[in-house]
Amino acid sequence: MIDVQGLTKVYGRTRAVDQLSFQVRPGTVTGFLGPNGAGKSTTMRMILGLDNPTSGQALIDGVPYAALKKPLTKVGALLDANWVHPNRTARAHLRWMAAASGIPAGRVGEVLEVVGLSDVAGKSVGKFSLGMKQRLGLAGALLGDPEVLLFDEPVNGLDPEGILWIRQFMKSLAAAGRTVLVSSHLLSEMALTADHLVVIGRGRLIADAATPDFIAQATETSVRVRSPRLDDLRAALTARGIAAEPIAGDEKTPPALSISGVPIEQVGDIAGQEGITLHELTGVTGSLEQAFMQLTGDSVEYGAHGFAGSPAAHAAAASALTAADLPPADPFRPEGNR
Ligand SMILES: Nc1ncnc2c1ncn2[C@@H]1O[C@H](COP(=O)(O)OP(=O)(O)OP(=O)(O)O)[C@@H](O)[C@H]1O
Repeated sequence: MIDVQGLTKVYGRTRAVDQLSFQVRPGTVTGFLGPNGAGKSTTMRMILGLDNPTSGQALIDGVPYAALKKPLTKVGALLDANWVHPNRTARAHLRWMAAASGIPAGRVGEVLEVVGLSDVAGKSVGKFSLGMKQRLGLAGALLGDPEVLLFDEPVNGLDPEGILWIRQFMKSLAAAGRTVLVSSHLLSEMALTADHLVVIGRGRLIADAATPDFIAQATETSVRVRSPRLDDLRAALTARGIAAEPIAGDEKTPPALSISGVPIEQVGDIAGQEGITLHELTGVTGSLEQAFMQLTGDSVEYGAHGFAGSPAAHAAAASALTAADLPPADPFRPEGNR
């Protein structure tokens, strides 16, 4: 378990991380989200003892990283896949890491196998694609068979196949009971990978919630329904005080109704009571992107919806995520491979 308590880092006039508190629990993938410059990397560096906090602390199973006796056997991390010496082979790189940490050399072959690099273990890393370098970084993180894993932008710059592989890899690590914290700009990817989200803006906590709860509470859910007797269904709903918005059809899509504020079961029950045949009954939830857009508005009272942190903190931090920062297609813009 990672326990971040009141963590703060000030660089000159910049408060990179500001009174940040959250926990990362075992058995889940926790997504660590925030726009460029939100403080994700700085937080991860402090968790890993690479930066000293100005105040507050980050503990791993109750102790700071610096106090861990054999850190690689407790915590593995991938911060930057490009730091490997290009003339070293993958195997030599991992052997060097293992030797430096008192890990048996036999473990190198095992982690190469896990990440699917056994066949290219003798190649210079300089000839590796970014995806292969990411896999090598993951192998390094796994060398000490640690319970806690931190990954900073592991899918940045990868092709869809590489992204899928990393997603499944993260999930398998969590399913094995490990604690996995992964940062990313890519909200749609995080929606598929992370069970839980810690969201920050300008170094402050914005939300700490299960991914479905975060999306459900920050976006409106609705029911979409199609029927050959759409007008009758709408009248039956209206008679029960339920508003149904017509959705116009076109050549490809038949017309439908959109109903907000009632459970999907209730819509089905009403249709059944009226003897109205349905051709579609679908629950529609918002996307993680929409949740972020909603987060920037005033309409949601985050403190009242169970997100962690005070409403004042949310309001202040939400101001970090302006509409300009968050275009709808991909709110967290990658800046290329770093
Ligand atoms: N060594 C440093 N010296 C001065 N300022 C720094 C330093 N490291 C980070 N910062 C600043 O702290 C803030 C947080 O940066 P950080 O890299 O942690 O954010 P991030 O969320 O990881 O962003 P990105 O997604 O772009 O990597 C930024 O304003 C950044 O410019």
